[in-house]
Amino acid sequence: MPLLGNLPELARGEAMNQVLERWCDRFGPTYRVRLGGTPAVVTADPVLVDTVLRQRPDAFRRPSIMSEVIDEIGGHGVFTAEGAEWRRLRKIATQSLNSSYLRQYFSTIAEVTARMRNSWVSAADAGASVDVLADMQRYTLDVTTWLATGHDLNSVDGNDDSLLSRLVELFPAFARRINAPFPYWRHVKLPQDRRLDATVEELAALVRFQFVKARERMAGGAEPTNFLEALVRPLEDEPAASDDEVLGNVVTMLLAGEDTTSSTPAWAVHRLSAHPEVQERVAAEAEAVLADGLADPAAVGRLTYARAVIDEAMRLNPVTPFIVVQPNHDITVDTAEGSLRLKQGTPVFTLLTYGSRRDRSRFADHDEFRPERWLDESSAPAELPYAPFGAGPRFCPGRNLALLEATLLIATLCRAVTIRAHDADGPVRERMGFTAFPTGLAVTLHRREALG
Ligand code: HEM
Repeated sequence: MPLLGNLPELARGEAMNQVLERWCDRFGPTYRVRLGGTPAVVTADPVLVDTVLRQRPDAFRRPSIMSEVIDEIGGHGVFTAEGAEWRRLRKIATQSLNSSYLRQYFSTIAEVTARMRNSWVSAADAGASVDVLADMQRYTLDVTTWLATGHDLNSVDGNDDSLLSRLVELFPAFARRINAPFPYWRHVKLPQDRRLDATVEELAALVRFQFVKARERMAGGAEPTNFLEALVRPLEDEPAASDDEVLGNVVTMLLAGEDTTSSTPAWAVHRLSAHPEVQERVAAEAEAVLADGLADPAAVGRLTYARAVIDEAMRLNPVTPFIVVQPNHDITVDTAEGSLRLKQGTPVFTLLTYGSRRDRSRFADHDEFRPERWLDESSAPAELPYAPFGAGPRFCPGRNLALLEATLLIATLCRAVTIRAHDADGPVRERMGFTAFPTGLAVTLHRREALG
């Protein structure tokens, strides 16, 4: 394994995941890097990725700096908890996202999806180009805030809500802190840090306000219609979550469910804009499945081609291309070629989807956007090396919700409009903040049908 002194190369502006993957091409699936003074390991080896992710929470944990930054802003919850506390919070979070709750949440998703469709039809009529990522952020912000707290921001319709404009800034600010060379904000607050603190305070006040209403509704025996209510209602064999646990988990859901879910359909729109034939097939399927309106999540289950489009977009542009973990103690772990010794605290960058794009022996046409590959089980990528939602006991509990939102949204939009790339601002590029997202992604739209 070559030893690289690499921070300068990582700081050159190329998305970090692209640099790490390029080094995999050059040095093999596992190599060491130096991030400032810290030695780290990067791996795309499916055996090693699987081993470290599965040995959580006992042998590996999330990086302590990431947990500290999130906890500091009041987001201590299932994403940052470890050990016995994580086991308890994970049960509560998984329950609040299970399929029976998803059915309860569906009317919120359907309503925001219809708003987005109307907004794109209006843009088509006006002949205006649209900023895809900004629109997808408004969409997921509305869905996630509504589902997490019961409050409808309605940013898709452009409601003037000061919290809204600042929530979008939360994620870049947060990524800046995680990637900062040292925690300067604990000593000096820059204007961006003061804005972050103010946004977080406003968000916490909203959650606390909604919390009181949720508790009242649940005390009256109603069925939960959002995470907050689901979290307020205790599990049968568990004591009720404390107020702090509920608040922290709601903020966690907002953080974990917003940026990731907006970038995914944005990348799908980018791919669709270059493939009119795929748009036609998505639209035809949507017409057949959604003709009677948006019945329930089971109807979304029949949108198999639209779902394949999302899977293929995620394969080519995963929004969480890697996650980082660190061993709780010195440990020797299995790799495809033998074993690897890791010292306590060594950051291990696990590349979650590298193999599904670079493994030319298994994916001959790996660079092509071909949703059909997901409809044929024999050619669909296996779980690893393709794990865009993570793996092991801490894999993403929001996976089904995210796929439901993205699939329904793409099908609904393709049914209403055709999409063409509008590359007046130059090529679309990938950047890495909290997640990997597209920049410069604009499209023009043409109305496909009169709305029923
Ligand atoms: C396309 C959208 C999404 C992607 C790609 C994604 C990806 C991920 C990944 C890679 C992880 C880390 C898994 C691991 O450590 O093994 C994760 C964790 C998590 N995600 Fe998602 N996610 C998405 C949407 C969502 C949504 C919509 C929610 C909930 C509203 C959510 C809630 C969470 C939570 C709570 C965790 C922490 C789980 C734990 O530590 O036990 N995610 N997600």
